[in-house]
Amino acid sequence: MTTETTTITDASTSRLVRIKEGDLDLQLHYNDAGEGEQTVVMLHGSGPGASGWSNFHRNVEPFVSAGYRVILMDAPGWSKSDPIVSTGSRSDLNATALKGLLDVLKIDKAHLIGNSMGGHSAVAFALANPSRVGKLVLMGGGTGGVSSFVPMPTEGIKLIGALYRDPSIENLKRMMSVFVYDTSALTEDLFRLRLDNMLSRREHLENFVKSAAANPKQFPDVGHRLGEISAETLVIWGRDDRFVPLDTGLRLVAGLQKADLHVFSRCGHWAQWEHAEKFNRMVVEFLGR
Ligand SMILES: O=C(O)CCC(=O)/C=C/C=C(\O)C(=O)O
Repeated sequence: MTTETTTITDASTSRLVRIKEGDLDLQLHYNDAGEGEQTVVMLHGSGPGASGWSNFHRNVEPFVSAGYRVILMDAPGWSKSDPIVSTGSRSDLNATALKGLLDVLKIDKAHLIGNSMGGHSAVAFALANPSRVGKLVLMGGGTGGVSSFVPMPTEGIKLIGALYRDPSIENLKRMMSVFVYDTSALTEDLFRLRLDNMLSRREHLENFVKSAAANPKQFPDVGHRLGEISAETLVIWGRDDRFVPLDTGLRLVAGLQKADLHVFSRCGHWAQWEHAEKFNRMVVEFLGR
């Protein structure tokens, strides 16, 4: 008897789909792995060259092994999804795209894990479609708005802007060095892959700059509406997050109906990557409760 082992890769799980939802009529790219009855959707952040795979490649396999179907949606304007200029709330735009994707895939309900912009998108989706959300996991995002302690825009957000306007390897390294706590984990391979992703879709970079000029508040403050969300939520933050400060996480815990908070020390804006093993164990346990 032979045992077949399938390796989960970006290429082997890559899919394209056309969605028509609200004002959106566009092609989305997503990764689809595992065959579990319950689905976990992972939503990436807004950095140049980000994608579902770049944000969550250390998390897909453990969730599939735990029995979940895992969907990584590339937001409109990122990676292989269609380009777009966002003049309103990008959180709402991404939530509309996610609704379209879940409808096409005939997924009634999903757990949502959102990183940074992905956290904003997950909350926007939960506000618009409460019956379609299982549990929420929010890292480094969930609502826009000002910090009470850190000058805004934060140093990380300023570096994202600089990289969008001038997508050079120097600016990428500058942004990434603030992104994580332990910069020794950043390899030349990782920089190269990220730079290639960015430069392969220059229109995405130009559209992000146009969007920010048209509406600087791409991720509006929805703090006043958090109490509407009854989904059980795990908020996860890096103590050393220099992009979206920890007090945003505290506002989420104060506002959401049922939210717990875990703070990783020695951790920047990418908790699911910097502390992948502990993150995976903790979130799988939370979803399975
Ligand atoms: O401006 C905000 O509130 C969100 C910023 C954000 O989404 C940054 C995310 C960056 C990444 O996840 C990335 O570049 O991979």
